[in-house]
Amino acid sequence: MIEALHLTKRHRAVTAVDDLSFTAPDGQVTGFAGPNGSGKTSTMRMVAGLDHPTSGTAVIDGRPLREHRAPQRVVGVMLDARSSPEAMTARAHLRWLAAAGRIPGRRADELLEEVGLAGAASRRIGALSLGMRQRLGIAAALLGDPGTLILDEPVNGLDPDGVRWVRRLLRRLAAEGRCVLVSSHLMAEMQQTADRVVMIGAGRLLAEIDLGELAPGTSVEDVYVQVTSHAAQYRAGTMGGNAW
Ligand SMILES: Nc1ncnc2c1ncn2[C@@H]1O[C@H](COP(=O)(O)OP(=O)(O)OP(=O)(O)O)[C@@H](O)[C@H]1O
Repeated sequence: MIEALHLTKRHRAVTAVDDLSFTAPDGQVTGFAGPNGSGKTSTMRMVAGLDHPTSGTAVIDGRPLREHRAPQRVVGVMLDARSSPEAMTARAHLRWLAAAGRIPGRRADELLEEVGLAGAASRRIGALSLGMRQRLGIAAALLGDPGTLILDEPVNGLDPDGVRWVRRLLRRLAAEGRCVLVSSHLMAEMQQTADRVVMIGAGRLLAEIDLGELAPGTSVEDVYVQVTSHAAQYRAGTMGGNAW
């Protein structure tokens, strides 16, 4: 279970996350939504122990990640699938991560199979498509068989078959009792995959919604548009008749 408690992150003049508290329980897929620049990645980085909060804390299973003895077994993280080392092969990268976490190397091959990359295991990461890198990032997150997963936009770049696969995978991981926190801009995807959605805007909590309690006929997108309408920093202009 993830608990964010009054998390705040400032980057000089920018307050990326502002006194944000929420929970992501075990056994559920918690969607994490918000407009561009609303602080989703900054929050996920702090929960995953990759950034220090300016104030507040994030705990996983009751403790900050640094206090867990085997972090890879506690939480699996995929934040930016493009950040994997391009010169390594998919298999070498996963085996290297496994070795760092004292995880048997054969787990790397099992996961390449599971995410559909067995045929690309010997290819350089730099030669993989974005969707293939997403699959590799998901494999890396699953290496330690963690009880908590944090995935930033995991369906970005995936083909329809891949999107379905991620949807089923997230549901399965939650059914196994794991905590799954997943960000996406795709509200229809959230509607199908998540049990609950945490919505933020300008770094602040706007709503925590249990999808089972939505009024009939109300979509996640309806709620999202309603609660974020005053919180988006960026909104595309409508092209006027004189635009061209
Ligand atoms: N390292 C950094 N230095 C300065 N500003 C930062 C840094 N990281 C994030 N920010 C700023 O913090 C705010 C939140 O960014 P963040 O990436 O967390 O948002 P996001 O919700 O993940 O956005 P998106 O949906 O576009 O991916 C933005 O204004 C961003 O410019």
